[in-house]
Amino acid sequence: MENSLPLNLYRVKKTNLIINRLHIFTHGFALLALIYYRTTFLFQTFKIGDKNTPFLPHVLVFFSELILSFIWLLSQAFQWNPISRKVFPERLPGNDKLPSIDVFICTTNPIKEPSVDVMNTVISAMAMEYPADKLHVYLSDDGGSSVTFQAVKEAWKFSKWWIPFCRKYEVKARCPAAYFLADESEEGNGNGKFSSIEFIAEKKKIEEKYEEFKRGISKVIENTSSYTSRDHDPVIQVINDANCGLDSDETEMPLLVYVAREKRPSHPHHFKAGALNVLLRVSGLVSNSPYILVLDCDMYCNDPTSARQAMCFFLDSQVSPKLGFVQFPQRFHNISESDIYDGRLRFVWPKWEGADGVRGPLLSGTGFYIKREALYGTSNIQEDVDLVQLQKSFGPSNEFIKSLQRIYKPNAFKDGEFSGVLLKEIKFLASCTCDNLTKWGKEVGFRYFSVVEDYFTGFHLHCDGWISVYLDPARPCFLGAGTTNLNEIFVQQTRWMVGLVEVAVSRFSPLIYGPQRMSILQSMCYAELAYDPFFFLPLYCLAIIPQLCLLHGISLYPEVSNPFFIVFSFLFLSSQLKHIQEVFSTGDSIQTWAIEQRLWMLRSFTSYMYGTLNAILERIGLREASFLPTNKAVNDEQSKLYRMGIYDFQASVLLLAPLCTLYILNLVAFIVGVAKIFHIQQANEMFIQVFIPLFGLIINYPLFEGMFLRKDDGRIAPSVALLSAALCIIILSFGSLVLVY
Ligand SMILES: O=c1ccn([C@@H]2O[C@H](COP(=O)(O)OP(=O)(O)O[C@H]3O[C@H](CO)[C@@H](O)[C@H](O)[C@H]3O)[C@@H](O)[C@H]2O)c(=O)[nH]1
Ligand SMILES: [Mn+2]
Repeated sequence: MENSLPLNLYRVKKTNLIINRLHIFTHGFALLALIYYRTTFLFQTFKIGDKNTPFLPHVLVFFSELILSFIWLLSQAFQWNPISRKVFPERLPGNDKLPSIDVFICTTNPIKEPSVDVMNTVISAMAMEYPADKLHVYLSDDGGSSVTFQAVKEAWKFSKWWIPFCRKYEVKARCPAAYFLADESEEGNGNGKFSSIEFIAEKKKIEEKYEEFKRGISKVIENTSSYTSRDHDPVIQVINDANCGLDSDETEMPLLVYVAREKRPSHPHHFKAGALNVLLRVSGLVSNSPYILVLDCDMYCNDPTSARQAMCFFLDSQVSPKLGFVQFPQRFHNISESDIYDGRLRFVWPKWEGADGVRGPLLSGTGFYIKREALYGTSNIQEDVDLVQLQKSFGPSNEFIKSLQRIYKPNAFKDGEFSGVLLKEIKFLASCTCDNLTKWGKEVGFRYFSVVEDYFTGFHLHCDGWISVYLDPARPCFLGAGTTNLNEIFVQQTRWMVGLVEVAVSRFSPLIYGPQRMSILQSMCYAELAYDPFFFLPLYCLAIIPQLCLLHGISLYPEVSNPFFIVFSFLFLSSQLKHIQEVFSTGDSIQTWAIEQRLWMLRSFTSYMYGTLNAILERIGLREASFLPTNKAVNDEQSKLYRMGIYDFQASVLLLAPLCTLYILNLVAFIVGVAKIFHIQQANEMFIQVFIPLFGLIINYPLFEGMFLRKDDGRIAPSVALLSAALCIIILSFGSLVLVY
């Protein structure tokens, strides 16, 4: 009877689907009308040879509208068929029937990624509610830092207290830092255990142990250099009682392995994808679990049942054969109420629900369970394939190749020790030459081609015919550290955009490479992200050209009395209302709408542009690929402003100058424009051109405050404002010359 009950269900989000499709048709129709208006207008001007209508600004504005329409069209694939899913872990078979899981956690820099937080992630993963003998946690230390190596031992010592405590009291929040911060009532499980005297005493004891653990880490940091090196041998170590100076006891603990792969300055290391591939190979010989959970070091397990939830798909025989990965959303624990930097990435996750309706969400770097087989691409390898062929794909290690077989029983690790021969093999698998001349990073494992290894690897898995599912339970399974500072957003977004443009302008462009291998809708989803960075082109045009033309009295839009005025107004309102509807449908307020509009513009003017430029420089060999990790260390001053909802403009000039320049330009245009409307009575033909800067000025009001009103440290430095004013004058004079003639 029980077997017939489904492990998971999905439901089409009907209301959203209807609203979305209505929007697609009406908005799409209005866009066609706009294109008709522009082409006939340009055609006529050209035919008559009208000397009074300057051609270039019209063409540029039309070009911007076309790019915006194109990206809009691509993004509709995410809107087509939104679905949501539910799982029933209580229907899973018994523990003895559950498959084993390897957890991969990546860290790279103990200064930017504070060890206490990284170890909290490690501990939360070890404490997951899953049979301990089926859970293996691997920590990749890309910095090869002795701080991390020592800290992970402290983490082991503390987990010996923490894990039994969590099991005994069915603690929900298994990340200790989060547990001790949370209000106890949140932790109540209704069975009275939480009020017992015994519990209170034990909790106190554990809290002391946690403080001891933190002191231990501080000591490590004091006494050890946090130097990270790009030139060192591989270090692989199982962390256990013996090497942590503890007496062994009966506590059932998951396996914990520390891995610092070999690094040499002469060898490219391919950043996180390289690190994950080393973990894939090393774990292949050590535990070889069929399923893998990947976590960034800044993202801890918030719900200990995530593995069981994921198994509701992997153990469902209807979904499973083609299922490559189960993706959970990235949610964050450090976002303030007002979320002024849009660090939550709210707008991303509804897209994933939409992608789920067209064969699956995109891989998002962290918080996903993936099939080892999907990463190896071995599902279509024949049993009798010859060794040479396999070595070409997977490298020369015979032991590793043996591990590809389903029946392989890993034997590298026995009785708490690596066997000598195999340790040598494992070190080879973690060496920087191991994947030379193989298909690692190309057709096997996480792909190297782009710094958004998650996006690009997921794309290939989908191209290979795997599907994925998106699960967004009420209690977030994972919680991360979101970016809460302008500079960090700039660094992070620029990196993402570099990665996306690398793909967009390559032979892997989802629009060319995709449709032969996946559905059109799915290719459109990938393409939308890949081409998103190009938003910077239309946005720059629309923040400069209508304004310059306004100053020169050149009208670029239909006058208010023209029927096509309605088309333009409709397009503006329809896109804003759709955005507002989306914001409301995730339970957010109109303020979120304004912030998302603002940050979208801000990102487009900066990260999208720099990202695109950097990617192009990389393509032509003038720049080397890089992966600058975000800084997760908290700065008290900055976080104070952030909590108060005040922008902190202590940021790079590269970031601020374009924003301030455009702001001043729009301010000038708006003031002059209004004066013109009143004095020369141009309201009819200039209405839209006055409205555009007005909208920009209102949405980006914090820039005005930052430049002209604020006196605190977080304001925009006067030197930056001056520089921007100078740039604005250059644009005004130079632009006028070009545009008018
Ligand atoms: O050479 C490197 C660089 C980074 N990392 C790790 O990669 C993870 C992600 O780095 P982070 O600085 O936190 O970047 P984010 O922008 O927050 O990460 C997002 O974007 C990345 C792609 O750019 C994805 O890999 C991540 O999963 C996704 O969460 C962290 O655990 C790092 O320690 C490495 O292991 N090796
Ligand atoms: Mn991160």
